[in-house]
Amino acid sequence: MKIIEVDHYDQMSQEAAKIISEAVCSNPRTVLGLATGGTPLGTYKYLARDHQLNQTSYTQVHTVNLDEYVGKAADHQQSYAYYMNTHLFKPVGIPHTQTHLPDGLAVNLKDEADRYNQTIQTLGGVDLQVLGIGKNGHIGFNEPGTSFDSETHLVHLTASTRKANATYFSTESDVPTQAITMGIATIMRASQILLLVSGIDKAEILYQCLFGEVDEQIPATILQTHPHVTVIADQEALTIVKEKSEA
Ligand SMILES: N[C@@H]1[C@@H](O)[C@H](O)[C@@H](COP(=O)(O)O)O[C@@H]1O
Repeated sequence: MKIIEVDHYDQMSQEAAKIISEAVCSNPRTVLGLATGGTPLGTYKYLARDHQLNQTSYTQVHTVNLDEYVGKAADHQQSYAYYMNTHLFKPVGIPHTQTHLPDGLAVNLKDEADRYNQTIQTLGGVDLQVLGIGKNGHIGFNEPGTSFDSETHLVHLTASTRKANATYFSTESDVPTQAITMGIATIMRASQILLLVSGIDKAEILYQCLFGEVDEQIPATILQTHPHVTVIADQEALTIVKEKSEA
């Protein structure tokens, strides 16, 4: 794993946007794998700014998102589709037909998970996957204990994940209980992974992710076995990594 150490969130976001826009410039048909949550928001802001300033073209880019809540329509403000349209797809001009997320309103959610997995394969797989990390080590919505062999699937969200994501809802009970997520095997097939980690809340899990035993109880530890991972982490997130390396 390559670790890029930065001072703070804003610098992490700028560095990440630079890597993504360079990938798109060198291959205009890049398939981007994208994440939601608070962590990549700054990155999307810088991508939108870069698009305006430098006319970086996204007209041929395809995107696949990691996950979507069950029960939220794409035009619902708390769906991940709405988040992506607002923060990235519209600002940089990715044609709607080239942006893909699971359908959280599908009648048969297991079939929808299979369909979405197939969509990713039909696109030829993900060239560059952006990842955040949950405090319990989840990637996408793959909660602790998820098989490393998992493909896109339906998940029941843990209480801790629903609590962590409650900031985006009026009350914790509004947070959906299920989601469709790319599986860990699906994520690991990406040619390149860009893991973004910011803040003191992520310091313990970042240490585990980088140096802990590879274990299904901490899904992100599987990233140690991927051949092309770049981690961009800020000083707060690196606190424990640094404490242990100095001890
Ligand atoms: N499904 C998302 C993940 O893709 C994200 O990485 C994680 C961390 O979110 P945040 O960046 O807000 O800390 O939360 C959610 O559960």
